[in-house]
Amino acid sequence: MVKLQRFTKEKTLVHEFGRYILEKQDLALAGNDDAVFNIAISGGSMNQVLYESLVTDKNIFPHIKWPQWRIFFCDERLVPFESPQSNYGQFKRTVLDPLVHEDDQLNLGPTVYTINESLIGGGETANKKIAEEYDSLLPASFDLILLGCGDDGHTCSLFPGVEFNYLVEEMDRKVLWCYNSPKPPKDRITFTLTVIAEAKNVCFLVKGFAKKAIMHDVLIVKNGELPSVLVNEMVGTKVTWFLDEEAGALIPQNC
Ligand SMILES: O=C1O[C@H](COP(=O)(O)O)[C@@H](O)[C@H](O)[C@H]1O
Repeated sequence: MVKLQRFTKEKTLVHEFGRYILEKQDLALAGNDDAVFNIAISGGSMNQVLYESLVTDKNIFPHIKWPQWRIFFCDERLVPFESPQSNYGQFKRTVLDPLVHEDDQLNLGPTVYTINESLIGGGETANKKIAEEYDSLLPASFDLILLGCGDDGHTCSLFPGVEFNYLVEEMDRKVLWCYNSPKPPKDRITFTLTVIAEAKNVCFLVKGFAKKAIMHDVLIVKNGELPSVLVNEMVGTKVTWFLDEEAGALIPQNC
């Protein structure tokens, strides 16, 4: 059974999300200066919340041990980093760049694992190689994976529908090239469910009215054709959902 956390105030959601991440960091590092915190993040609306939770929240920021963080991306769009569609590019502009000078001091940042940008635009062989290379960089398991959920129920770049079964049915490889994303750009790489299954903690963050119908489908109907539901079914006991009031509008209060 998954844990559900719902918030009526944006500020509380942001703070509690930061506290949740901090708790997982502290568990992973256990006060050991040589340990690392392996975390994977998603793109889209996640970036702004990460910035507000981890960089501008004065009660969280001083406790984040950035140099010990190893950050990976749950999915990435196969575009140059400077493109607004790049998950890394967006994370860099929203979180990493401001982090460096936050609090009027020079802050050491995390180690961030990106795809091999030099291979972008190289066609099928290069796209497969990007996925294989990224796969080879992943740790044996993540301390925390932060997921989003699209209004169609996709998570990472695992989309619902038979044409995407090649992504959700993969059991061996950890990262795949998604060649037919229904949302642009069509070429992406994505974690497979195998990576999520091995993670120690998994957390979804979903906000906004546009998500209320899909949240009902995922959390109440539990439509097994949706990749986000597959995550809940596979590893429910280690999954926490953070929802704002709008996204949770159709979820009964007693859930
Ligand atoms: O395409 C993507 O969408 C999902 C959901 O994004 P959101 O902006 O609706 O929260 C995201 O988790 C994924 O990383 C991204 O590539």
